[in-house]
Amino acid sequence: MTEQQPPRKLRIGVLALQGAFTEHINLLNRLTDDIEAVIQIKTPQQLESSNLDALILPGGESTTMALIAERNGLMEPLRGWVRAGKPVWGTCAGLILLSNTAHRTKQLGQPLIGGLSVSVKRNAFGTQLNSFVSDLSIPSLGPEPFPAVFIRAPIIETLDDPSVEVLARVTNSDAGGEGENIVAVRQGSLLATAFHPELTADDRFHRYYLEMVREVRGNLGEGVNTSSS
Ligand SMILES: NC(=O)CC[C@H](N)C(=O)O
Repeated sequence: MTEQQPPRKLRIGVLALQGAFTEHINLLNRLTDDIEAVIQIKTPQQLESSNLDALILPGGESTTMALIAERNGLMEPLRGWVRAGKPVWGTCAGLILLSNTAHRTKQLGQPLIGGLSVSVKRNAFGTQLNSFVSDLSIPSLGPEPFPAVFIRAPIIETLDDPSVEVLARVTNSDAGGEGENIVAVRQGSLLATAFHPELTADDRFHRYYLEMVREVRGNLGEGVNTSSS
């Protein structure tokens, strides 16, 4: 009889400098079938020595997060992680940090991790008071709409490489505007959402990321999936 070994469980790091990292950790800790450990990352040593399969950059304030990351000596190690093709998911401020270009009316040239070939516009829907929830159609997650929470959210203004795949758009009438904007993309090992899946009870986006992590780690030849046949 041949025994089917289950795939190895994943170790997921969450950048824990500022913002909504606890919410990601709480949601990930419920996905015990897939996850071995969820680890808070605050220092370069933790990033290097935690044997992580993937990283999440949470929502919060991208300027503050970048400032603390620089102070902790984490910006370059994070850039190296992205360059190595290891999986990263940025939510909201995390999307801003991952993007190659960020625009806002007042502040240009904030430090970014970069790697994702998009330009984003920060605070595209206005202030905290203009937060909203929109039921998005996200075909990659299945037919049920996904309840997306937008809090001082950015939008993805331009896709600057053909390898960037659009996963979701928001209809701006939900935010009192017109037209629609791109709010979720994937480019190879990088996933980015302008909204906050960690603030809902719906875990499909986190499960989608874990699947993506297994696929990317498999491509990197790091044998996440150890099942034998
Ligand atoms: N919810 C969020 O992460 C908001 C992002 C924030 N407006 C920024 O520019 O960094």
